[in-house]
Amino acid sequence: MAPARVETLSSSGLESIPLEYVRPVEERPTDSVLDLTDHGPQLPVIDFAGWHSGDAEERKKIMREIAEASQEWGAMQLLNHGISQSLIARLQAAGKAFFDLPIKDKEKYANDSGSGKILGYGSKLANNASGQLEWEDYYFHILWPEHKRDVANTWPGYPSDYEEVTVAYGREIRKLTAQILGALSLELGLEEGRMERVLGGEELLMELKINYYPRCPQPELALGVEAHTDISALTFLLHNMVPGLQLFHHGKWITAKCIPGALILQLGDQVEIMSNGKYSSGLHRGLVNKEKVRISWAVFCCPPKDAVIGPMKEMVDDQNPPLFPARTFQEHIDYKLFRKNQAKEKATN
Ligand SMILES: O=C(O)CCC(=O)C(=O)O
Ligand SMILES: [Fe+2]
Repeated sequence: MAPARVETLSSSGLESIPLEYVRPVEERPTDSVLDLTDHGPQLPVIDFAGWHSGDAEERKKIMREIAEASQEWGAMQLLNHGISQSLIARLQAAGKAFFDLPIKDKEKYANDSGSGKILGYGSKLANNASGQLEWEDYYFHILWPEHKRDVANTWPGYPSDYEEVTVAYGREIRKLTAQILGALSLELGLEEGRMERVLGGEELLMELKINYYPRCPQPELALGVEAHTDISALTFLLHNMVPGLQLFHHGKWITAKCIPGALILQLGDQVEIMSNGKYSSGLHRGLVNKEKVRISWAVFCCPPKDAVIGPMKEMVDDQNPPLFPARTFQEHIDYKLFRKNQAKEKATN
């Protein structure tokens, strides 16, 4: 059966959300967490402006900050990252225009994740009888490399400039990916291109997921995205300036501030594994909102499915035994899904 679109539920005017969307008490956002004016600790903001100045000291300082944020938070906000604000505005306008279409028009792009076809317009399927659902619909497609993206069959065909702006954005994110992986490698004492090569070099995969979180009548009971770490190596995130992303830091959920022009960088599992835990993949989740639709654009940078990723040999010695087994990326995906299903079964038995 096709999953119900969360947007359909949201616009039906219901006052209480269906049970599948109600999170267990311990997962629900607490009052203080929903107070998005919290002035507590914030994820690091890193100004990239000096990166291109040619000043070696300036670049070293930025690299140090990236490495520290990667150890401490597994996430950061990047300012002056080099991607033009007009390109970002066009990307966001195109994604929004697609989601502004009537649901029946979006359904032409529907995926079939139940049978493994995950590309296209979708909503989360419950993966067991009492499975929990997330308050979001999404669009998922491959962005990079060029020969792996099937624009004609898997990208939105509307609006007419969707392809042009999204391809251009992908090219910019690919450059930034190389810079960040370079900084992370150098800060581990490795050669600049080391991590990028392990992650597939030219075959490094980038996937775009547009997360669409409709208004929710009971945001205190639901989650847009449940707590998780990304399976990727790096994730770059943009949003429409509606708060909702939270990072778990020192035992507390911290809501990321909305900073105009910033790009959020999350470290995913692959970087944590390769660095043998020197860098951490940040636990995060997404809240929803009663008044406003939230939209985010996540680009997941991943190794190819058959690449074997384990702690890099330079990170392991007698004092630093490997903390993670080497697995193909596909095995890592299967392992995470298996663990999640196991946890769910435990919770429902
Ligand atoms: O919407 C967000 O801010 C977070 C989305 C997210 O964590 C994901 O798509 O993996
Ligand atoms: Fe995520």
